[in-house]
Amino acid sequence: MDDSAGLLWSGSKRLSPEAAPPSSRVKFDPGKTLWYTDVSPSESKDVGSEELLELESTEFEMGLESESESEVDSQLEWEESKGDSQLEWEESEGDIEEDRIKPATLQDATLPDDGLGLQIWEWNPEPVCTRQPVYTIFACDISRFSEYGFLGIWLPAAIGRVLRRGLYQFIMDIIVMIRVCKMFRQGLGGFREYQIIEPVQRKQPIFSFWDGHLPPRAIHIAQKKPSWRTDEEIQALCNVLQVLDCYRNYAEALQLLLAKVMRFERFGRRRVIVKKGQRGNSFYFIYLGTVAVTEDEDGSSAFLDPHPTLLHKGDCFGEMGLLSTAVRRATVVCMEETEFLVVDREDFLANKLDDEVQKESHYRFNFFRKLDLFQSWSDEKLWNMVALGRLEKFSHGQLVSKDFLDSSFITFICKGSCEILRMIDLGASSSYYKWVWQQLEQLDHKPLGVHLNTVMSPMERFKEFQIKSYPLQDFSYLKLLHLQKVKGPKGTAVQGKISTTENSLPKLLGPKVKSRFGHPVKCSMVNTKYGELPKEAVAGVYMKVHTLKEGDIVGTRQAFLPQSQRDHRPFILLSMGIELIRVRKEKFYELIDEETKEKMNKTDVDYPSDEELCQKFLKENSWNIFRKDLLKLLVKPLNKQSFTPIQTKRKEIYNPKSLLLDLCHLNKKVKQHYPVFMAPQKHLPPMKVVQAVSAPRHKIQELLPQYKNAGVLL
Ligand SMILES: Nc1ncnc2c1ncn2[C@@H]1O[C@@H]2COP(=O)(O)O[C@H]2[C@H]1O
Repeated sequence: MDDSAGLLWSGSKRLSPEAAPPSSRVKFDPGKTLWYTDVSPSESKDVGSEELLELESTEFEMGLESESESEVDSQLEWEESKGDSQLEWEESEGDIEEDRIKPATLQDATLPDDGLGLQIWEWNPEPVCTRQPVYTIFACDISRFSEYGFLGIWLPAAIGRVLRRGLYQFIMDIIVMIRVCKMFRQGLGGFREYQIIEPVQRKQPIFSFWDGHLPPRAIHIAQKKPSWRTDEEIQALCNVLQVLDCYRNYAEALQLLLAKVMRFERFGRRRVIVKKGQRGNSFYFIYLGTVAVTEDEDGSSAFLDPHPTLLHKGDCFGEMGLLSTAVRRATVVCMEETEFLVVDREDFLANKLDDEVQKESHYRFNFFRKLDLFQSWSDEKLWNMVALGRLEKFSHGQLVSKDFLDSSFITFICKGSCEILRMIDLGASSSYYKWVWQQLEQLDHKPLGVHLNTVMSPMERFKEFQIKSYPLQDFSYLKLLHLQKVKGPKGTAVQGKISTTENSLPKLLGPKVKSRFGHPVKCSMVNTKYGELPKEAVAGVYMKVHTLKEGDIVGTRQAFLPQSQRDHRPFILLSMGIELIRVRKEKFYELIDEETKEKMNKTDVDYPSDEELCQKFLKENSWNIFRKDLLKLLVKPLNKQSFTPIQTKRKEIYNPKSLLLDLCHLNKKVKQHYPVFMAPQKHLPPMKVVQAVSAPRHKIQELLPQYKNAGVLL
């Protein structure tokens, strides 16, 4: 609750309401260009390059415009008239008409009637013109599309297809599909601005423009007296509210009953919605904004507490005060302008929502009962525990907490899994420092051309190829010895020198690096603990530290160790699709006994150090470089033109879209670009985040000239 926000993936540039007002068509004119990132960014030449796709004519229609005006039907048309692609986009399985033969060049994409997302169809020119869906692109929880930041891919009948069409074609199809998804997402200015909701009692998903507020028509319905609302209006309101998790969890019939009675309210910051100790009259769904739950009566502590208990869009509250004769257990105050859908006490009870609340409480109780930690607890004590927290759901890719050690909550994982990530500052690691200089020195020594004329055994050649091209740990000490000698007596930092002047080497992937023996480094340097590093090479990377599963507890780590012995590094909690219960630490510690404390101590795990994580990253990075180069050497490219993006020149050595840092282009004049990283500022400065680092290296073909033509198997 404290930190929920988008983490790694956020929508690209906003499309302002003026640019695309509701009921408008957003037209992408012929020749309009969309930027996107290459699917395989570490290919040698176009490493991380931004690629340009030209859409012949792409038109997206969005807005409220169906006859009922309550729903948004959207149609996406996508035409690609050039090339000989055999892919065809089609609406849905239900639409197959054997006599409808379209030219094989046409591609169109629409949302399928029968459910989730897009389907790509293959045009089958066989005598019987049947068509089969090739792949379905879907988002499991389509109403929260924006929070996924990705599109899932389902591959029905994939194996049979691989056998029939060949691995290459199969991979190409997947790449094409991913590219289309990226174009789709970026062309729309990011899905954050749109919602695709799967309505009740309607097959077709609704694709609508979204500005965050409850749509005016829905407000209009919710302001009417319940008896004046038509069935159509109730259905429409129900559809709009599918984006609220808390609402969608209810059975369909109950959703419709609620849509009949709920009313709309909007309150400003600091407005107290429910007051602790008072009799409750209403139950609230949050449509927009954030509220805080506090222990004090006037809610002022929410504005002072660094980690208040927050509830966001899709959450609900106020159920406890409506149960039997109970009073409000906490105060709820608006942290910003907030929109609510309110259900009054009589309707709450008439619709048996109290049963739903009881069911949820029992679910929490049963979960705690099963945990080994609470085996010795009495039922009464466990019920106290149940009352401290609520069940929350997080979708795949959603941020749960930016720093769970520092957070005020203990988190219990009820279902699903989540990952613990650590953002490491590569520049602060000695392994990375050594690695970067190793890479920049890669081409210092005897020119490769020497070897081209001498006869080498395959073994020698392979060793040479490894040393020259790939940063293997085994050889690193040699380089280090060499570096230390050159460092000089005062231990001054290595003065990297980079030169782009032509030399006798064969064509290389990056600039020809001469390091210390060449000209002074042209790029600026920064001082690190271990010496100087090119400023551009300093970056951060998210590393997975641990995966949490059902029954795991987070936030209790090292709780009983003295402050000085604790690991204070921030760790991030990222959902892979979870249900969890969060309980405030101080309340939890009030309840636990010695036996529970001991159990907690025993289950404590140590997380790897940043240095270990950095080494792991470098290992994986080296492997990825090697794997991609080798693949390029072995896989024969087909001369197929379909979906070949236009290459553009790289401008920067860091590509924030692919999160790739390309040291090959280090000393080229580049515009500084440092996207601000989201880690807590007290721990780390803003830095660019990378997923991979590419370094200067020889082309495999030049190291092994007899394999000059890609596709020749070793
Ligand atoms: N720990 C908590 N986490 C989230 N919400 C809470 C928590 N405690 C209470 N609430 C909500 O705050 C509401 C205050 O009014 P109620 O007691 O009616 O119902 C309460 C719950 O819906």
